[in-house]
Amino acid sequence: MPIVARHVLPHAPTGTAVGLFGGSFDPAHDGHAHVTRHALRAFALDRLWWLVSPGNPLKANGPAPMAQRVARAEALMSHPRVDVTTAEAQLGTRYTADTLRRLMQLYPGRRFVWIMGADNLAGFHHWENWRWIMETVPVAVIARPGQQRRALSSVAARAYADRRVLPIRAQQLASMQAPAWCYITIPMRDISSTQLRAAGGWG
Ligand SMILES: Nc1ncnc2c1ncn2[C@@H]1O[C@H](COP(=O)(O)OP(=O)(O)OP(=O)(O)O)[C@@H](O)[C@H]1O
Ligand SMILES: O=C(O)c1ccc[n+]([C@@H]2O[C@H](COP(=O)([O-])O)[C@@H](O)[C@H]2O)c1
Repeated sequence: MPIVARHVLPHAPTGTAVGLFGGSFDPAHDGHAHVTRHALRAFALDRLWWLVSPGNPLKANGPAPMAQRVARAEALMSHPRVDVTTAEAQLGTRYTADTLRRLMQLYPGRRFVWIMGADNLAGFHHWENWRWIMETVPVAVIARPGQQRRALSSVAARAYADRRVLPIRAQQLASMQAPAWCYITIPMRDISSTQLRAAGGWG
């Protein structure tokens, strides 16, 4: 499958704050774009990269082909500070901890922030090396309909309760020493890829 070079590894000058938003994007939808625009502002990010996953290690069914997901993501998300990337496919990583390790080697001096929706915080303790992730990069969590209670009472939220950063300090998150995580509530979009697939959203 040909993947154009600009998707491989985007540019980010030393010192910049880069949000990493991993996802299956199967397909990308307005909820992803909405979260992205808010995260850029709320966490004072210079850049935000969508990491289109080769396949979520916890999901039994593989997603649609990468090229198809990337094309949809690019059509949907057009913003001068956002890059849609196939970095994980290029690096040969699938677990987030491995991706972060490789990106930090390749991009020293950048301030990476892991971004995810509240549903992912709820199940975060099932991720490979999740404690290492928490202790390595600041984590930004965005509210998602129906997920607040699960997220804030999750194993990860409780384990790092003393490292929670209040939304009023969200703009400093990227410069903080991990572990540091921040949960922000934004006007929510009740939309998911599951709903879109069920409605024939790839048509
Ligand atoms: N509506 C939304 N509000 C907040 N976060 C979201 C929303 N949709 C997706 N996300 C977040 O975007 C990231 C990528 O999600 P993903 O590509 O799996 O989309 P999804 O809609 O959750 O897909 P699926 O329904 O197939 O699980 C995850 O961190 C997820 O929590
Ligand atoms: O590293 C893990 O163990 C792990 C387990 C589940 C999900 N993830 C990542 O979480 C991101 C969101 O996945 P998804 O399928 O909910 O869009 C995506 O980047 C996945 O690779 C990572």
